[in-house]
Amino acid sequence: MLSLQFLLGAAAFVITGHLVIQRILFARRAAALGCSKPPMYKHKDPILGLDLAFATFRTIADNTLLDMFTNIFEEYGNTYAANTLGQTTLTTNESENIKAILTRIEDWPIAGLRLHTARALIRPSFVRDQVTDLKCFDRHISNLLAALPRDGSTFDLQTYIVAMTMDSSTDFMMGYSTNSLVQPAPEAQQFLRDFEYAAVEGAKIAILGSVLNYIPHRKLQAAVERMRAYLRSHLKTIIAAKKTSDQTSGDRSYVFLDEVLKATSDEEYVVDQMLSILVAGRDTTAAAMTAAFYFLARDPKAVEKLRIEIKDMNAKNPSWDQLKGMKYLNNVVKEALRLFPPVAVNSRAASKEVVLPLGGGPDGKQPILVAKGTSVRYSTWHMQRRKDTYGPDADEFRPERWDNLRVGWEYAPFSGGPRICIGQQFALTQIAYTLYKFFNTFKAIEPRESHPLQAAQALTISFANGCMVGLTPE
Ligand code: HEM
Repeated sequence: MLSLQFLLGAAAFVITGHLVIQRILFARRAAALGCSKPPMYKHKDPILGLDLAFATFRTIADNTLLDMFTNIFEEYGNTYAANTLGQTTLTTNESENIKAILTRIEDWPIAGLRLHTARALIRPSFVRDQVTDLKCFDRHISNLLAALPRDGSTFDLQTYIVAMTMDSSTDFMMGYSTNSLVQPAPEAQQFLRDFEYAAVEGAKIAILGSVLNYIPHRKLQAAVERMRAYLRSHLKTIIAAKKTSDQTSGDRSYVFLDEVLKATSDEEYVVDQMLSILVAGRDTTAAAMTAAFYFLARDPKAVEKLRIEIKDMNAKNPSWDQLKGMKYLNNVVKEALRLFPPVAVNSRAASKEVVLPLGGGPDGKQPILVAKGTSVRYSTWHMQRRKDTYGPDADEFRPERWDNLRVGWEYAPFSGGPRICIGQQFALTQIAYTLYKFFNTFKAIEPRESHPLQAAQALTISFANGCMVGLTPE
């Protein structure tokens, strides 16, 4: 009789032999395609890579995740491999790689907890007429301007912007606003708290990979269930109102939910779409707006130039066309999104063995062969701060650089390819409108803290120390 020890030994031998052969064959295929290996992160724990996993958790907690990536890129180059909980993952800031990933979506499909939704279903919501209609948004920017301290005292502008974008997103979506800037209801406040919590916990799953999907997370599940219940209750009210009247939106010209309900009456599906739109549109827009104020507060000359352009326009409520024609205003928004792309880091997994154009060999200029299932994390934040693209002042806020600069995939705050952000124009218009109305009301904004910029990582990034400012009204 064969002993158990022998059988285990034989099994281990066969598995190891199989893995070794797979590796040799993979290396041969890579060589035949002219591919080289990317540099491998030097782990203290080469088996599971727990050292880097813990460092990732630690740096998410102390808001230095992007600094950690900066240090690793400096040491290893623009693309590196690492062991993430036993699986090889790649991290890159090469625009060529990002372009390859985002354009070949059949090789790099979208999965997991991300900013995705039924694109065909919601596309009608972002047609030009809707994007250019600023009426709904104007209510909330007026609430913001009324709420901001005018006595020069120090306050956190980010908190106000985050509240405003939740109010405007819920209004746009359901025709019912959380109204947190004016009169927040307790269940709306709970919704806001749950939303923030879910974004941070969701980010850990997105960054560390699908392994965490299998570990039960009761607090997160409870938060998501409460959010769904909140949206469901409004959905029911709206559906009931729809039955008694054709007019669900009151004086409103457009409500996202009305469009979705035309396509489906499946309640849970509609709730999914509402949550996706909130996740995709709210924190991203808030982060981009806050970024513009953060950088402008540190650049009085840029504020002066912007105010001249605004005064020249001489409109109380500028139209979409007027906003589009304001060169400096658009440069400011572009530059803020370059230095502070709200979706700073993202990832995809290869659906099959596939070549990425850059990252292999000692100089990182050779293509690399990526095994099926490998996760590739890509950093828009680092790509958009590269000195070989943007020059030695790449880390500085300089809206004028966009007067002559022409870039392609090196600038992708809204992603690119077939799944490019569907809300891009909507967001850009809202940000431009907010800046316009703000600097038509306040003549100066002063920074009131001097911490170096720290980005807090959730599904999107935000300013870890807020955006502490003092304002001088007109
Ligand atoms: C400054 C603001 C915004 C930024 C920086 C931004 C950025 C992005 C990025 C990078 C993606 C791709 C994510 C991925 O591939 O994993 C994305 C997708 C998406 N965004 Fe935005 N977004 C913004 C505002 C909005 C707004 C306001 C909405 C809607 C109200 C929106 C709706 C969407 C949707 C639905 C997707 C998924 C598209 C698809 O998968 O086909 N976004 N956004």
